[in-house]
Amino acid sequence: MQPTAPRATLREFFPYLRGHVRVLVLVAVVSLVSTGLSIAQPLMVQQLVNAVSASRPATIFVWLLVAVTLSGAVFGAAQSYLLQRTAESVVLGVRRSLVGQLLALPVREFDRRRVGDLISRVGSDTTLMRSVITSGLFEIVSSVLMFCAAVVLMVLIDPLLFGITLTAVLVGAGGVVFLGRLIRKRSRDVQDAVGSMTAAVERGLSGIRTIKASVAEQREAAVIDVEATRAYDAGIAMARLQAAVQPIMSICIQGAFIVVLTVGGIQVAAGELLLGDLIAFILYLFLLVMPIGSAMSAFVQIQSGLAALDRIQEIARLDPERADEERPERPAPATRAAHGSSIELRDVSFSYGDDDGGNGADAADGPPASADQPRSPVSPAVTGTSEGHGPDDAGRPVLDGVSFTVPARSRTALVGPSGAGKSTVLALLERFYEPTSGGILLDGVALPGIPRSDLRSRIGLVEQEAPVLSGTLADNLRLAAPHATDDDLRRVLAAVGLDALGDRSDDGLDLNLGEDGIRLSGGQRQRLAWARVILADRPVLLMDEPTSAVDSRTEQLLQQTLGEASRNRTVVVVAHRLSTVADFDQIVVLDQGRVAAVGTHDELLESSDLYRDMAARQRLVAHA
Ligand SMILES: Nc1ncnc2c1ncn2[C@@H]1O[C@H](COP(=O)(O)OP(=O)(O)OP(=O)(O)O)[C@@H](O)[C@H]1O
Repeated sequence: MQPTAPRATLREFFPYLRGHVRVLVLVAVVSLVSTGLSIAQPLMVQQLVNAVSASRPATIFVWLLVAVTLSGAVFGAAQSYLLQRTAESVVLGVRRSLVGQLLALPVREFDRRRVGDLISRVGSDTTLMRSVITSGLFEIVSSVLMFCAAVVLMVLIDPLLFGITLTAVLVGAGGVVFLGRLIRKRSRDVQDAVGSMTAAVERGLSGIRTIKASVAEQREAAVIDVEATRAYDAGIAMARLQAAVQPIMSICIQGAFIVVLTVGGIQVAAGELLLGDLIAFILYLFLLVMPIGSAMSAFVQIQSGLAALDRIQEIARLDPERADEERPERPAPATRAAHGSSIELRDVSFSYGDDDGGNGADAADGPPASADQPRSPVSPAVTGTSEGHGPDDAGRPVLDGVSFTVPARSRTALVGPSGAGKSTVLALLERFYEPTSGGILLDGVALPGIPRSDLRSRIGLVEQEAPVLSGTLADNLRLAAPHATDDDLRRVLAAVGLDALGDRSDDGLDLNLGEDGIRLSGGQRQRLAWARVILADRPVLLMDEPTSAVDSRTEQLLQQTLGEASRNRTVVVVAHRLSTVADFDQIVVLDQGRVAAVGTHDELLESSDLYRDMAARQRLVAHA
């Protein structure tokens, strides 16, 4: 379960309005004028009726009434448009910052959160925030203005009738405020349920082929249905509360109307009150009731908006990947980087179970190690990790004291059984996660001393799943090399045997690869990932089973491309097929998170039982 976020208050909403102050002031002025015009209307009616009753000329009041009514409508429309526009700008700002924050979050956050729920926060929660401005804040402000003016004028016309009205209003308002707290809680439940449902739909649609192939459509629909029903139930609970708000107020107001009409009628009959004054009082009663109704619905909107703000701020409060740019240990050694970098892992241990160690925040914020804590062979200054952050006691660490060195411009392979921790080593090199102890150095500099963006722009990564972003071929290639020319793109496509793809249709490099690159074969996806890193021209290449999906002829072409690429680069390849890495400078054998052996293919055949066994299973050598 995710921790409950602190409840947002209206005050926390105001920073989002910064940058819109001028237009909001304009809206306030327009709103004041519009309220003033509404208040003037009953006065005109009062004068008109009293003039007609006393057989005095009344034409002027008719014209004034028409003018006041028309200009009230124009100002009302202007206020509504300006408000909507401001609200849209606020939502745009929130969406921008939320998306920026989401992309800056550490990878670990995505391991534990559901993408669908995050999408729902950017979509529906921000939309709810909009209603805080449009039907929330300003509705309340203009309602309060109108309310106050109506109160003053009603008191002036007849204090007794006003006393009756006030009693009814106070009783109704008390009931609604009591319900407000519940409404907020229910609204949060609704938004959480909608987030869960979006996550369930996202899961179903993103795995649609697997679901169809498993004939699991109905089961999946049932899973989504459970979430949809939960959202329905939460919505109904909310609707019940909202429905209760309306009758409470209307019973009180109707009661007030009846009593005012009865008492006022008696006063007019007794000659204690002019007919025009009673009509004006009743019109002001309308003016009092209208804003109360709007204020009540605004109150409900604000409660929903604040619940949405809670969910937005829950994300905004997360620590993004720490931007270490301000305090690099020393500048990135550009000349060495251009010709491949050396990599060193010193006694690296890591566990995915350690929830707090993933975003590098520990590097700076962790408590100082106490003297009696066990000391890592690598000092905290080098590792950037707080000591005492040992592996998860509950389980075996994924990496356990891993040490090896990759010399600059050399090729190193990581091999070993499935789950040995090979991909995890690459993830640590990219700083997607931080080691729980030990340290990694690039050209002798501990990774935390290198700004993340510098580090990542020195590394090209071919991921195991070779993800393809929806979009065009060119979009995908230019992801890490935005300034590459079309000729550059064609050159790398040829180098990985994908030139035919660019010629497949009239679209050429603008060929749409479909959602998630669905229009590509597994091997094409893998080659596209190769093309992307070759184009990016990074001094270090990390490749996770980069030829697992290609045929032997393409594999040969890719090996040749890698051979050329690795002349000036440092290459680390995770491989299952040992034949693809047999000529590498060194091979690191990982087993259950530990380094079992290091050496060349021939050396390992001599020295490592595990390696010899793997080679024998792949028929590279005869079984012992
Ligand atoms: N994001 C994650 N969260 C939690 N555990 C993970 C995560 N990624 C990997 N693991 C676990 O870490 C261990 C090592 O995984 P890793 O992917 O590094 O192994 P590998 O040697 O690359 O395996 P393979 O050869 O099958 O790709 C596995 O037990 C795996 O279940």
